[in-house]
Amino acid sequence: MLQSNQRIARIAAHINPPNLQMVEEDSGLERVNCRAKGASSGFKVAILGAAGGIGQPLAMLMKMNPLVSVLHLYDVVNAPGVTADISHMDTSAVVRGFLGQQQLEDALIGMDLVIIPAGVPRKPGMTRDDLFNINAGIVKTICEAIARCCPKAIVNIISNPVNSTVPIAAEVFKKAGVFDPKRVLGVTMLDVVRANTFVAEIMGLDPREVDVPVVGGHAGVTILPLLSQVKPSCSFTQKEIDYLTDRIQNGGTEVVEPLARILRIDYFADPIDVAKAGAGSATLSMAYAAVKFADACLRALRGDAAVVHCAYVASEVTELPFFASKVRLGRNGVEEIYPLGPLNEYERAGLEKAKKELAGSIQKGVSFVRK
Ligand SMILES: NC(=O)c1ccc[n+]([C@@H]2O[C@H](COP(=O)([O-])OP(=O)(O)OC[C@H]3O[C@@H](n4cnc5c(N)ncnc54)[C@H](O)[C@@H]3O)[C@@H](O)[C@H]2O)c1
Ligand SMILES: O=C(O)C[C@H](O)C(=O)O
Repeated sequence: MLQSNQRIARIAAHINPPNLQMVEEDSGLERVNCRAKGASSGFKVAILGAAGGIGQPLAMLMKMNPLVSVLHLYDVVNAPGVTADISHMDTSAVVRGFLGQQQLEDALIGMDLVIIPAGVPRKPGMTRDDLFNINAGIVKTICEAIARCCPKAIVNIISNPVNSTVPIAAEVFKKAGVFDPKRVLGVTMLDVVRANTFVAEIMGLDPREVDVPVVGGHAGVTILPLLSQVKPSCSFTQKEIDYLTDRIQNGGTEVVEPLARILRIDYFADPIDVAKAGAGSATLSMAYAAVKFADACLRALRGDAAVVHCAYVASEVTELPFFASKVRLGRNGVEEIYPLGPLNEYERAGLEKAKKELAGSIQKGVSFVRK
């Protein structure tokens, strides 16, 4: 129970702009909203880019996660409004907002998990690599702050191009002397989520029961679904394999732009209506996928066994320094990286294409930090 002076201070703080306001430390009071009941145990999570298309639904879903005790929402714009909004949800996680680069370090101190959807999304006609020029610098600055403030945090990188932003993060951490390959994870969960959905659709299965390993990276041909390893075991025709591979590899583009390709999907009357056509890329399915992955990281941090998901990580599974494959998560992040398993001829050919493109994207990220 709060003392009366503490209650009065809370009310006063709410009359001023909420959530970004510090109340005097020496009066024994705390930052607004930092003492909700039930918030004492659990993990501290920061979302950087929290006011964006992904950030907002991601913040909402993380506020609903009982494993989260403290939720820090950081952005360079609109963080106060999003924080005020989310903070009214009657779940136990305590929400604090942080606006602008001068508050970046405060947002990061003490965090167990940092999720990064900060940066610009694609517009029609762009590849993810076209985002490099803007997003590389954003991810670099954020990771430099993580290295200073919470070098032991698990870092989930969503900002594109993931194939390059993860190597950028790794280089920044190496430079700062804090790189732990177990703790830096590129989020490729949306590829798995899409693959599960599309396979379930054509096989008439419940998507929740389908598990498609998707390996490689997160852009075009680097997204390699291993349809020979789908669980439950499925047998596809070559036409189905071509359709599924193409759709999984181009799922992001399906959201970004109106393509003639979408005409083949019979449940859309007008393909123009289905794409965002300049208003951004996947946000809601990405927030869902990001929360699925973040929740897995938190369950692993708690000590749950057998938490296995695909992620793009520093890896020795191929000759490349980074690769997405199934990993087992534990208290320290990535505890084990699984080999790709038996591939058929189609997948072996796909793997060669994926590696060729990935090598260039990795090098581009590394050079950006080393230059
Ligand atoms: N990994 C994936 O599977 C996946 C899926 C979808 C989108 N993405 C990527 O996620 C990123 C965000 O997408 P979105 O749709 O949310 O974009 P958005 O433009 O809606 O939101 C991005 C947010 O980042 C903020 N931001 C910009 N610079 C920042 C900085 N320096 N520090 C903190 N925040 C900053 C913006 O203010 C904005 O609120 C894009 O790069 C997009 O390509 C990745
Ligand atoms: O396609 C994009 O640009 C966003 C994201 O990488 C996606 O796969 O939806």
